[in-house]
Amino acid sequence: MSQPLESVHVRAPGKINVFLEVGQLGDDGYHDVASAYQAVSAYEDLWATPSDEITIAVSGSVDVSGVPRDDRNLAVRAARMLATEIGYRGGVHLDIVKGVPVAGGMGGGSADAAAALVACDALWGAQLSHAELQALAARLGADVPFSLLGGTAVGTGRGDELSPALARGRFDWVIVTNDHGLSTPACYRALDEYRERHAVDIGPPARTPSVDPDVLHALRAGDAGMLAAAARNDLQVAALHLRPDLLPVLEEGERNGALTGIVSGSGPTLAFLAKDAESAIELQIVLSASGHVAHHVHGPVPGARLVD
Ligand SMILES: C[C@](O)(CO)[C@H](O)COP(=O)(O)OP(=O)(O)OC[C@H]1O[C@@H](n2ccc(N)nc2=O)[C@H](O)[C@@H]1O
Ligand SMILES: Nc1ncnc2c1ncn2[C@@H]1O[C@H](COP(=O)(O)OP(=O)(O)OP(=O)(O)O)[C@@H](O)[C@H]1O
Repeated sequence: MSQPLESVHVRAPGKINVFLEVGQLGDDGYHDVASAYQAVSAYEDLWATPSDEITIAVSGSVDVSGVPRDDRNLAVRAARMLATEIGYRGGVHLDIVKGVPVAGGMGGGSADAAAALVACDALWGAQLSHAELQALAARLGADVPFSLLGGTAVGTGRGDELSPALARGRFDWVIVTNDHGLSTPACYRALDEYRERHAVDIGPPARTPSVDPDVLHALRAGDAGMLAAAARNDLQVAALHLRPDLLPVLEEGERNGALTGIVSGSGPTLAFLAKDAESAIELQIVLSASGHVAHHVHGPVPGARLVD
């Protein structure tokens, strides 16, 4: 163990699944998936300071009223898990400033968990390896390992078995957030129900989900047009079934210059891919003017890391 620090600041990104194929439901209650993740510039900032207990404060530029402040909070669970793992008996105060929409399908809670792991590891001088932190992350949730890794990556299994993917340049997105979150398990359940109802027409889900090679090619080439043509999210049909009000917004974005619009993860955040930064700013202005909460973000950006 190294010398403990006074206070640390960690920043962790939200994500967009530029591709998500959902396979079958396993006995563990999880679906086999294959996803191409991109970390984007909507961030969670976390400050960790020494304390006797594990405590948390949450604020932010997004509505944080739905965020638990107790042991259900993923960041608190992450800190507790790390303390148990390394036999640390003290505590930590976590001060989180959220910039990723809550229950929005962009992995905000997962980013907090990843940030808490990195922060407590540094604050408590634990010096765990990247692989050790990744193993703890996977126990916290399917999206947590990607928030630690960041950049662009392919996730298989539950989405937590990661391999970094090559990506050139930058992709500009406009995200449209929503006042009412969607539950991730409810979205997966709605997909299973949809598939059962339409089994004759759509056939069984993939046995071994995989990322479309065109997506990987587009990411490698830094080609937004090519990525737009290949982007796909199997949860979109379920999210739109649960929230039909999202469909006209998707159409509005595409009518106003987006190369494509997709539901982000389990929704209800919508992600519109723009040709470049200028087009993204124009789209953000148009969507804001018609009453939506729209932000311009870009990716890929790094995973959870110490600031300073
Ligand atoms: C929709 C995505 O955000 C796409 O990246 C993820 O698949 C969800 O990741 P997450 O929120 O970190 O998910 P977890 O907290 O691990 O799981 C919440 C619930 O989502 C469902 N779940 C999640 C991941 C997965 N591969 N299959 C699932 O069916 C399960 O019902 C699970 O109990
Ligand atoms: N630190 C946290 N921040 C936000 N929500 C949290 C946190 N810890 C636990 N939660 C709970 O998790 C639920 C989902 O939160 P989150 O913002 O991570 O959703 P999400 O972005 O849709 O997740 P994902 O994209 O990983 O499926 C919230 O409704 C809340 O009850």
